[in-house]
Amino acid sequence: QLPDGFVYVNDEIPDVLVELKYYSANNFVGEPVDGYHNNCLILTKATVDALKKVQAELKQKNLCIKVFDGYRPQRAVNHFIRWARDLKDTINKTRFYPEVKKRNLFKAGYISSHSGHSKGSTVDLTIVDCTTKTELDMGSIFDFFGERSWVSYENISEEQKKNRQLLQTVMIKYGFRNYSKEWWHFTLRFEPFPNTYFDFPVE
Ligand SMILES: C[C@@H](N)C(=O)N[C@H](C)C(=O)O
Ligand SMILES: [Zn+2]
Repeated sequence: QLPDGFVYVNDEIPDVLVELKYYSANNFVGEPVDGYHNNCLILTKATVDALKKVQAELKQKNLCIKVFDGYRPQRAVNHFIRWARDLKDTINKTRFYPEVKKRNLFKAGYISSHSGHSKGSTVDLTIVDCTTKTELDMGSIFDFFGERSWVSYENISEEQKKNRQLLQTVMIKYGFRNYSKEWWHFTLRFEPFPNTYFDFPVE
């Protein structure tokens, strides 16, 4: 039973691909994150209504959305905070934050101690080919914390710029605002719970 206003995204848009990175160990922490008990994407209904339009437009080009994170319980954010305090654990530094000191990841804006994700209307996503499920090349992996992930980063190929631009354009068209430091991160404008950080588990 989800709080009023929240839905399971695949009940509403069955063909959205979901790979919640924090449900697995394939993330910057290197282990499953607290509060993720299932690979099921939860968002506010208002957000899903907007995403439905994004998906419909992309499907005209045989493209689909693939989501890496949506609603994120506060206990997951607390796990990130605990992980960040352990400065000796740099197991995934090379892959996810080679140029930023671990102690600066929050200060630099790559992780929040109170995240928009916990309000249920923020989503991390990319675009895939509907047939092959291959991700479009966006010029950096999801959760690469560094300038290469900035929306306006110049030193990537024309193809990568075009793919980023497609994602930015379609998301903004249907009511989202982007985040300049992470090409994959979008928040619904006029989100329904702008002041509430939820903490129910993802299950
Ligand atoms: C951790 C990363 N995926 C993310 O979501 N960063 C933003 C800034 C956040 O924590 O809200
Ligand atoms: Zn995000």
